[in-house]
Amino acid sequence: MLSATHLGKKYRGIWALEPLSLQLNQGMYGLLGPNGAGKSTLMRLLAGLLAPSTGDAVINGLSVRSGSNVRLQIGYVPQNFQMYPQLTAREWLRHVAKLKGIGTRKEQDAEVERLLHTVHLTARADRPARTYSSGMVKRLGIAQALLGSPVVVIVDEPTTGLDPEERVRLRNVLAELALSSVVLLSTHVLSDVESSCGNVIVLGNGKLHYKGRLAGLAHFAEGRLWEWEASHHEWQAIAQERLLAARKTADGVLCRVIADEPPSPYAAAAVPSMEDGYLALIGSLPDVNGR
Ligand SMILES: Nc1ncnc2c1ncn2[C@@H]1O[C@H](COP(=O)(O)OP(=O)(O)OP(=O)(O)O)[C@@H](O)[C@H]1O
Repeated sequence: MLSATHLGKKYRGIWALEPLSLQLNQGMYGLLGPNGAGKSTLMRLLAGLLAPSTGDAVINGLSVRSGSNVRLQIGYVPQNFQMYPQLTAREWLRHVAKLKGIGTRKEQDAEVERLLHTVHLTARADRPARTYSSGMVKRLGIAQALLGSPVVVIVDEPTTGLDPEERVRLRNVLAELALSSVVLLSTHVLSDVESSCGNVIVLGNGKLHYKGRLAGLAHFAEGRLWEWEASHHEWQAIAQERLLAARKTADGVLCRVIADEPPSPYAAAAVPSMEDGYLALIGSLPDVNGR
């Protein structure tokens, strides 16, 4: 459905995103990477909101920058989605449906009602947005992006700042959407990816480091994950730099560490999770100043 070929972006001679190629089909994709990795740049390029320095992204054969027809096939929810606080969800969605030029007035209204229901906002649809929780505003942002039934939905950090219940609700909305569309979801919350994305894309320092099945991420920590019960003294010595997790036990601290060699004579190899693999991958990237 969505493919990028040699897609990249430079600012003043420096790559914010080095040229990469991707093919995304129906389903949910997690976009991971530390701050400054290039995630927003990639999402805005794929959404056709940013002109690439090289390459192109196409949806079903049409460049994402080729005009309003293809733009209607892309729904984009920015990190800080905002709307007029005095408008209600229903008013806002009707306004956007009109701007997007979706069908007749009757069809627009029907689409708005369908989406209010999809994001579980029907009961609050006539209250002004200033009375909404941040989770409700995020769900409204998703409803807005879904107007016109896009085939690609790109969501920048949807669950940041949400309580666990709202996070699950939002994840479910996106998972349902992914049954028929491409959903690309950028997040710093690894558990969101773990629970809903079959595939992941990992960026770091403006480069693509991994694209593939979520389970494949664990590979980066294979043979490099160690666990052992350390003394308090030993734990303090390693805690500054290498520790992934530590749990107090009766006699010391149960440590979990990624390292090329066993960090202690007592360390035993452990089976890595996707999160261990991600941290091993990110931890191995050079620290580039200013990103
Ligand atoms: N308009 C711009 N002008 C110059 N440099 C930019 C511009 N936009 C982004 N960059 C640079 O491109 C790099 C990638 O930024 P981007 O916002 O895509 O990262 P990100 O992974 O989304 O980060 P975060 O997780 O912090 O939101 C950064 O080094 C950033 O400083």
